Formats: sequence, structure tokens, C-alpha cells
Amino acid sequence: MQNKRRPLVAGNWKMNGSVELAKQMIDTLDSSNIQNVDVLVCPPFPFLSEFNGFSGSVGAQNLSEFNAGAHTGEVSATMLKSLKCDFVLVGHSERRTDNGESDALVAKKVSVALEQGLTPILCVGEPEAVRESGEFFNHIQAQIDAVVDQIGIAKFDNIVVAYEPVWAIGTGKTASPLQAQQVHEFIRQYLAELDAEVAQGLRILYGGSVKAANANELFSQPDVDGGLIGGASLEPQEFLNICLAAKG
Ligand SMILES: O=C[C@H](O)COP(=O)(O)O
Repeated sequence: MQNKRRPLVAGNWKMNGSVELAKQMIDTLDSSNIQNVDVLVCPPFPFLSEFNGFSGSVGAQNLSEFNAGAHTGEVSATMLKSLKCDFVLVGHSERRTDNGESDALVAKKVSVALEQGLTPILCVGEPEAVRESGEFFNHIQAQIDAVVDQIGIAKFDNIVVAYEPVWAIGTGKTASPLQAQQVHEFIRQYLAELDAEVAQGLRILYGGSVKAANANELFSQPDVDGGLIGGASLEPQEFLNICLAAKG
């Protein structure tokens, strides 16, 4: 039987990179013949087509909640599919902050991605003040509830969740393996109350200052199924080393 929780390592380039970096990344990853890990690169929209023929997967960093029409500057799920995307990040904290994406909008985007056959990577996580207040489980639960209400628990079979504590993103301040495990376990147990089988098969990635040097310890936690990598995914060899750390 296929391992539904096969490790996944996703690189989120954010608003960085170039055609040249795409070529270097593909060369490095394709020549490494990585086994037993799903590798995903999420470059900015203009570089998606550079990944045609890449041995791993390609994904987008965002999608529109609309399918087509007069929505200037938006990119639809159908367009992403035509560019061979399999995945799309939804609700990254930078979009929640910079673009005011609400839990409800994020839930709608997850639904649209699924309808068009994309696998959404639902990003959740608490800001520093929420962590310090001790209310982080409630914060994450609300982010997840919005999506459960929109799509139902059964469709979590076709999504990936990424836990990214906002205070750990791009700060060099990684969550400890214990802190990551604690939240991942919470997410899985919370969803297991709705459907144990779906929760057991759900991939939950950790994101926030992951590097090759700390990846192994984070990925060894029982409920951590890989990573969502920002800064370190811009360096081909470093990203490859993180992918290799996920294969167990
Ligand atoms: O999507 C990736 C995350 O925001 C993590 O970014 P980072 O690895 O630069 O901290």
C-alpha cells in the first residue's frame, strides 16, 4: 500500500528567484536521484513554466478564488493546472498579513483548488503575540475549522497542512522539534476526532527557518511529515540536503 505520509519537502521561493535559478535548481535536484521523498518547488508565477520536465513537482504560491473573468492581476486554478502545477500554497501567513486574506477566503481558495484538481497546502500558524499568550492551539484550530466548515473533513484526504509559526518565518528562530511536534500532534488529534483515518493519512509539514542543519531533528518527529522551506530553498545544494534529511 502506498505510504500516504511519504515525506514531502516544498520550497517556497516567495518573491525571489530567476530563470537562471530555476535551471540550477532543476540540474541539482534532477541529478541527485532522491528516493522516498516528494520534492516540490513553488517559484513565482513567471517561472512556473521553467519547471516543465522537472523530475519533482511544481506548485504555485497562491491562486484566485475566482475561476475566470474580470479579476485583474489574478491567476486561476485552471491556469495553474495548464502550467503543470500539482500543488498550490494557500493561506501563507505573508498573504494573510500583506493581502488581508481571512480564514474564510483561505477556505474558499482551498475549495477552488480541490475542484480544479490541485493539491492545496493549507498554511496555518500563530503570530508571536499569540504564542506568548498561550492561545496558539485555539488560533490554529480556528484556521482549520474554517476549512473543515467549507470542504468537510473527507476532503482533507486530498490536502496537505503546513504548520508555520509566524515568529519562526525568516527569523532564524526555529521552533524546537518538541514545539513543532506538539502542534502537529494537536492538529492530527483534533482532526482525528472528526475522521481518524483521514487524520492518520494527512501530511503535516513544518515551516519556519528550516535548514539542512536542523532538518533531520525536525523531520524525525512522529507527526512531522516534511517541510515548507523558504530562504533555504533558494540555494540548490542546501535545499537538496534538506530533501535528503527527510528520507529518514
Ligand atoms: O513558506 C516558507 C516559510 O514561510 C518559511 O520561510 P523560512 O524558511 O525562510 O523561514
